[in-house]
Amino acid sequence: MSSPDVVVHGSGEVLAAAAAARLITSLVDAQTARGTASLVLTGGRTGNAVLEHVRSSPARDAVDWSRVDLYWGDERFLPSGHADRNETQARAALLDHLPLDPARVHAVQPSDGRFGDDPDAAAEDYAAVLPERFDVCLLGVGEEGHTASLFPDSPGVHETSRAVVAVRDCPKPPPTRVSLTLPTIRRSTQVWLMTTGSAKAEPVALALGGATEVQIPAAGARGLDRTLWLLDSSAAAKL
Ligand SMILES: O=C1O[C@H](COP(=O)(O)O)[C@@H](O)[C@H](O)[C@H]1O
Repeated sequence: MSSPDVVVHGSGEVLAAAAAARLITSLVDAQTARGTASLVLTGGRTGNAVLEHVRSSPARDAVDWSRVDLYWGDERFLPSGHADRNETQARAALLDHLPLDPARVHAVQPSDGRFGDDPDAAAEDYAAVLPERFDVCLLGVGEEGHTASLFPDSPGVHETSRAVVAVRDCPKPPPTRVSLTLPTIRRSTQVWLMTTGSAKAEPVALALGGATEVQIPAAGARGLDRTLWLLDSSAAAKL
């Protein structure tokens, strides 16, 4: 498991542009090595800004998008097409503008989907489609230190056997979600934690300052080869 490297950018806008360039390069590298690439997407403002920058970059055509497998680190358990679903936001920011293979877009079932309003069944179904290893896992960081939908000292952050969990009573709305667990996130070659703004300075400093993953779940998100914290100067202010 890798130790964290920290990259601080001058603004959120620069971070999003630089992370988009880094992401395109990493997907091209994975496809050059193996023919395909697997990417875990995050929700949240910074994650969506990165996707918008990929969309507007001419270099995005260096990736063969028909051979990219897409997953989500977490999903808000809401009806299909709901504006707050991470899938809906990622589609608007980028996915609807790419020549993806629909069979390679692995979204969590919505609350009006095949399993109805049963997040445990949706989590179990999602676990069955996950690969052994992801090339890149994108994550955000919440103000209280959550990553994916793993919140401090919640049952999900203590989970060690299941790959995906249903999460209830989240402190941040919506209350019901589906999330990869930390052991699953750690099946990634690279994990990138991307966050911006002064409200994130405290959890970032705690995560990088030795907090446990139960206290600050983002502290437990590590990649096999690389763990990158991509921050703007406000989020890095307490390091
Ligand atoms: O609810 C969520 O929030 C986090 C962080 O989002 P941000 O807007 O504060 O950057 C995100 O990582 C997660 O995927 C999402 O479901």
